[in-house]
Amino acid sequence: MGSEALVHVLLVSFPGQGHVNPLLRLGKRLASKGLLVTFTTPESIGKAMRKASNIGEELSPVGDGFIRFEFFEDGWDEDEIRRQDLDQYLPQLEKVGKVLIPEMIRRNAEQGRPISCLINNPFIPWVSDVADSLGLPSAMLWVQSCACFTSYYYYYHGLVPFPSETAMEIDVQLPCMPLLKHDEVPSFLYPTTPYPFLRRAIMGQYKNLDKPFCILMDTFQELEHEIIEYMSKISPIKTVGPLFKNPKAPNATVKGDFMKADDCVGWLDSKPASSIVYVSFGSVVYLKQDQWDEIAYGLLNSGVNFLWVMKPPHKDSGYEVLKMPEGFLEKAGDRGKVVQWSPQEQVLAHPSVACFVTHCGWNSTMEALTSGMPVVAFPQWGDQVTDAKYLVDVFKVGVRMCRGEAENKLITRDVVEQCLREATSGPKAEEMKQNAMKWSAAAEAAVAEGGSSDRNIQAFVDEVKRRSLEVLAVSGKSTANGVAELGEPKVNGELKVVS
Ligand SMILES: O=c1ccn([C@@H]2O[C@H](COP(=O)(O)OP(=O)(O)O)[C@@H](O)[C@H]2O)c(=O)[nH]1
Ligand SMILES: O=C(O[C@@H]1O[C@H](CO)[C@@H](O)[C@H](O)[C@H]1O)c1ccc(O)c(O)c1
Repeated sequence: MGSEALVHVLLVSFPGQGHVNPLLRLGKRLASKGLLVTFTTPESIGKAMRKASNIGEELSPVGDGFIRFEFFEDGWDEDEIRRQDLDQYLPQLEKVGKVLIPEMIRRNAEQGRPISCLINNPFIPWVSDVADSLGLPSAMLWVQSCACFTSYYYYYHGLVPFPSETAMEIDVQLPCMPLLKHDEVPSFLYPTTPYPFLRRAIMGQYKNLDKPFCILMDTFQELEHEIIEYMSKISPIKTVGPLFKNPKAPNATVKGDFMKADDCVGWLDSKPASSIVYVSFGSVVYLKQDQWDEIAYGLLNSGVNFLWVMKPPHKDSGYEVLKMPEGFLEKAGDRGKVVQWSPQEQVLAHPSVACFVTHCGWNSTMEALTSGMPVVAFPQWGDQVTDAKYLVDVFKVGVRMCRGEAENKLITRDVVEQCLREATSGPKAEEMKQNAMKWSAAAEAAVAEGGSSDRNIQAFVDEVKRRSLEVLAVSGKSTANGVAELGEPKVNGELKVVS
């Protein structure tokens, strides 16, 4: 491959799987359109990513551009247990990141790779402050639905009443959205949420919302049409999803998994079409043992084949390691397979898989919709309860199995069995599959060349390139952003790369 002049963007991610995946996917999309992308997150996660995935020091070609990784130390020892407590870890990341990210930017300029734009995801809103202080443009990738973005926006600005200590059970009506029952509002906004630090982190992003020149969203216009149109008049949002599809570089192998996926595709291949229920609750949700047991018996009693992800808890999480009920694996025999981590994109695209029992994280939601996969919704907290509402009542691709952690209700094996039957056979299952296939086609069209998300990505890339020239004009005259001072006397944002 020859050499190319590239504009360079720095992507800074919160160290969670559900945040790294969409930001890295965005990175690959930007690279495929001819940018040089550097992806960064704390080294504690970098280490896991290097071990699990094929990422290294070198520049990886993606479409017309390149992606590379640089990680930063979070200032704590390798085995520091406070990383599991976001109330402590988020402020630590901010303290360290505000020093180390500017250093990284300076170092890149010194090495002839001046950075023209910073992009972050939620929970680390201070990245926009770093960009501002260096005179660099920034953008934010919102990694949830536009409906959730709107809910937080209305909460932050106090535009409508939300559940409060004195009125816990009020429903919330937002423009262009269905009425959200009190327990369908993103649960970090409940007055009783056990995760107030995540509400604070998200509110920090809204406080900083005037800083990014663009808010990219991993959704697509056709999926949340009315609310996207409405919010576009208020905020500079651009829908670019589903990010996990990259038609310009479909074979890009760069991945950000924190755990190596177990091999299960051969097993899926061995099963009849539409015969398997895939069960996964994502990377963070950890159920209680009694609930796990009920799901296990529900799966057995329903007679379906199943692939179940049983991710081990982090050693410092304080969670007890879940066990399968006595004799469960023997009874399931070859009908069931249990893995620690799955190659989810491949699983959802597999013809043997009939439906997905999911916690409704937004990545899983987008992946299911795009793969034409009906779901059984088992939301727990945060955006998941709102996503479940949309999957079931708006997108009409799902059966609801529970209403969320706040309900504090054990879902019995009979309910599990009934939901599985409903989602895998009969008229409702057929209708959901048809709807899912419709969303899949719309998602593919959105990311295809000339589709709504593709046009938005292209417009964003063009804008980053335009702004990189502005950065040059300013930094050529002054040293205010700390880059020009150290950078090479050449076109800011351009780099010769040979691979
Ligand atoms: O066994 C698994 C479970 C999850 N995932 C991926 O991990 C991400 C989980 O993100 P999501 O928003 O669904 O949930 P979170 O883990 O953030 O709660 C998604 O991209 C999944 O495809 C995976 O690759 N293998
Ligand atoms: O929020 C956390 O992870 C997930 O993020 C997804 C994208 O925002 C979301 O759709 C999903 O529902 C969330 O589970 C998260 C929370 C707490 C924590 O310690 C994390 O490491 C991640």
